[in-house]
Amino acid sequence: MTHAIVKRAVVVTGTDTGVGKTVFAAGLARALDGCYWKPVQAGIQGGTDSQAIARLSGLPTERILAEKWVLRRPLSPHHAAALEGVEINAETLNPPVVPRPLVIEGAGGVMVPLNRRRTYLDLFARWHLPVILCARTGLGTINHTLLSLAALRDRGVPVLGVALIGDEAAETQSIIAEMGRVRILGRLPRLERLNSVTLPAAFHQGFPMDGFRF
Ligand SMILES: Nc1ncnc2c1ncn2[C@@H]1O[C@H](COP(=O)(O)OP(=O)(O)OP(=O)(O)O)[C@@H](O)[C@H]1O
Ligand SMILES: C[C@H](N)[C@H](N)CCCCCC(=O)O
Ligand SMILES: [Mg+2]
Repeated sequence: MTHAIVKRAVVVTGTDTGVGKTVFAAGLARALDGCYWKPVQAGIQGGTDSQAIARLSGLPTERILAEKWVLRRPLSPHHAAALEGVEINAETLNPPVVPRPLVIEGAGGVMVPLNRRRTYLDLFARWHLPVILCARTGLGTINHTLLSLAALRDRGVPVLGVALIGDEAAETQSIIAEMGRVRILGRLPRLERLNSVTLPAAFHQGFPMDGFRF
C-alpha cells in the first residue's frame, strides 16, 4: 500500500471513547461514497471498528482499508501495544492514498497516546487534514467538547465542525457553537435499530451534505 498525505480525507475524532465515532463514520463514508481507515484498532473482542463499518455502511469491503495496527486489548493504544511488546511508530503512520474521499477514525479522544511520546493530536497536527469532532449531547459534553476544540486549535488543526450524537439538546448545541466558534454539522439520534438501512437514512436526515465540503 502506498503511504503519503492524501488530499481528500477527513479525520473523525471524538470527545471520548464510545461517543459514536464509528457509527458516525459509517454514515459519513456511505454518504460520501468513500473509503474508511482505522489506523490503530485497540480491542478485538466483539468485533473491530472496521467490521462495524462494513456492517453499518453497506460499502463494499474493499473500501474498508486494513488497519496499520490491530492490538488485542481494549486499552489506550500505547498500553495495548506495550502489552504486546510493540511500539506504535507515529512518525510513519500516514493515510493510504485512495481514489475516493477517505474517512479516518481515531481511537477514543483527541489526546489519546499512541506511545509514550505521541498522541493522536500529534498525528492530526502533522497530517493537517480537516477534523470532525463527535460529541455526545448529554450532560458533561459542553466541557469535553470545548476542551477538545481548544486542544485541536492550539495545534493548528483545521476543524470542519462538531457532529452531535444523541437526543436533541438545543441549548447545549447552541452554547457549543457559540463559545467553541464552531459549525454544528448536524445530529445523529440514538437509533433503536442500527443497520445499513436505518443509519444512512438517519444520517441523511441529520447532516446536510454541504457541511462536508473538504
Ligand atoms: N446513533 C447511535 N444509535 C444507536 N447506537 C449507537 C449510536 N452511536 C453509537 N451507538 C452505539 O454506541 C456504542 C459506541 O459507539 P461507537 O463504537 O461508534 O463509539 P466510538 O466513539 O467509535 O468508540 P471507540 O473510541 O472505541 O472507537 C456502540 O455499541 C454503538 O453501536
Ligand atoms: C478500547 C477503546 N474502545 C478504544 N479503542 C481506545 C480508547 C482509549 C482511551 C484512552 C483514555 O483516554 O483513557
Ligand atoms: Mg470507534
